[in-house]
Amino acid sequence: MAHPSLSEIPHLLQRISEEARAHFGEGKVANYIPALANVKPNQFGMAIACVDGSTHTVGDAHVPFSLQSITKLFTFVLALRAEGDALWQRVGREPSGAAFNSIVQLETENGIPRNPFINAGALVITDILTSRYVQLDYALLGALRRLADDPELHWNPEVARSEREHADRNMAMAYFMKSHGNFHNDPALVLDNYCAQCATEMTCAQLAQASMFLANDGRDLTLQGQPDEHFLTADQTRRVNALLLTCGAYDAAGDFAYRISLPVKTGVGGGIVAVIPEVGTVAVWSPELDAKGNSVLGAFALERLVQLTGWGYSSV
Ligand SMILES: NC(=O)CC[C@H](N)C(=O)O
Repeated sequence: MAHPSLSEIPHLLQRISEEARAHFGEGKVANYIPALANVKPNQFGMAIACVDGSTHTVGDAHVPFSLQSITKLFTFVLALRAEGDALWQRVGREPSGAAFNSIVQLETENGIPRNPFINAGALVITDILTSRYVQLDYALLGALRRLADDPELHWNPEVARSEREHADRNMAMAYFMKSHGNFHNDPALVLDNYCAQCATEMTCAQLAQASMFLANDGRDLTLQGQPDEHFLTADQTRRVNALLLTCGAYDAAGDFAYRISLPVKTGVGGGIVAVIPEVGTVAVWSPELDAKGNSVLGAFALERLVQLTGWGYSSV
């Protein structure tokens, strides 16, 4: 299939948005974090940031939303930059096939989480970063502000507090891993950092921009030509994308690969970011979720995008 020219993208986005909006009402806004339950359900936004520097948007692409598990992608990248392969002593890289907040595998697998994108794995990553940075919140925000090119980027303290007050399950996982020696800091401190991290807000346009390095061999376009242009090496980038393809959508990762065939990261705020290597990044947001915690309209829109463009497995 011939891939679309850039001039066709606005029309494509418009078409996908109209089709997607017909699916409002098919999912449910996350409510296990009370502050997220207040988000208006019928919203849909999508942004495509291309490696040539252009960005195309439709609908609510400039409305900030809660990144939630999408932040696990960025904390993982920060930990990979800091620790390199030593990271793999503390977390695996296999799909879990279990819910994002499942605890069962930790028992049989000696407190080593399956991958960095389920809650247990992300908690270990935040533990690693907590050991390394006195103020993790600023290290992470600093990196995200750089990537999104927005010095105002922040997390929502009300959402962070709301999750922190309902964090018993994540806390249980942290203690369980500590009992196996795979958690080095006070779980309460790591949970503070984790809940703040998850409450980071971005718009689709910003998220597409901030993840652009994954489509561009690890290069941060905002720093093109400068010595620290590479946020990741090309080899690291390839590996991160492989993990996103196999583990980025929890226990729906296989279904996402079948439908969308792109590296993705999803979050219960209703966002999904997808990487089209060499082409660009796509961020889509719609708060209604399916039973596995992934955005119904978001998955639909990405599936339509790859059907209509041929981007995806065939283009990489
Ligand atoms: N899947 C998600 O987005 C989950 C993130 C959420 N903060 C949690 O830990 O439950």
